[in-house]
Amino acid sequence: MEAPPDNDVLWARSLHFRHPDGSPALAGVSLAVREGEILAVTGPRGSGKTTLLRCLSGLVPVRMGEVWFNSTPLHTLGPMRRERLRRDRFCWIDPAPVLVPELNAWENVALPLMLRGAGRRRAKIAALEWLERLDVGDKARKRPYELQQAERQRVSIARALVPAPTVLFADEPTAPLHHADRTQVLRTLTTAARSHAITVVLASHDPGAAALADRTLALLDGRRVSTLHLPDANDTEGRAACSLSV
Ligand SMILES: Nc1ncnc2c1ncn2[C@@H]1O[C@H](COP(=O)(O)OP(=O)(O)OP(=O)(O)O)[C@@H](O)[C@H]1O
Repeated sequence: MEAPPDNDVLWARSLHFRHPDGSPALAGVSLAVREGEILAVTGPRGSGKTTLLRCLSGLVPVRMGEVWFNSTPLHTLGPMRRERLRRDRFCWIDPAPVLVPELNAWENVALPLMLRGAGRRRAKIAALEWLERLDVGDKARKRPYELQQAERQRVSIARALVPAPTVLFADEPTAPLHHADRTQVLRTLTTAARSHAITVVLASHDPGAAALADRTLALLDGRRVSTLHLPDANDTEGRAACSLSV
């Protein structure tokens, strides 16, 4: 088992994944993500974007293929060590915001810092700064149920950025936002990641995401493809009309 090159923060080789019910999701994906790089993972519905992020982040165990984080072979780690790695080095943004309902917005954002040992005062200052950057500074004292879905997602994004993780996995982070807000939020996310040297793996249908990323990796039916021509809205054949070149 050979460790990946030094400047790759994430590295996968021949990654295969089947869901517990046997459904195939990934069929031999290999990739390398450099430190500080923003990689957009694109592809139609069901192409395996979420599954790829889940494998790379250690959320699910990899049984076929290899996934490395720096010099750590994630595919060999048990659940406890994967969990610790995820807590200490990674952050995750879901397509739908998941916040602690008992905590207000700033407390939700401050939580990962406090879990990593920061004092409440320092964590609060950082949380308020990030809420301002995400344009929800005026909602800092609101509980999640008092916020709109799009505001909750902005709070979730602030919470993922505040601890400056080594790698941020963002699965359709702008899905609950209005179209007009998406580019601005994505720009805030990518600018913040660049200024803090955070590596980002961003799954998205949004063409704006690819435009803001350093590089794009396209998936189709669990495989990497180098060009992907999606069907237009009038094409009733759907995914069958995708042209594939590997
Ligand atoms: N829990 C599950 N059990 C069985 N099959 C699943 C499960 N989750 C996803 N799949 C299937 O695995 C394949 C890959 O799904 P995945 O969610 O990774 O794709 P995706 O590109 O992220 O799709 P979307 O854009 O809709 O989120 C699809 O065929 C999907 O139907």
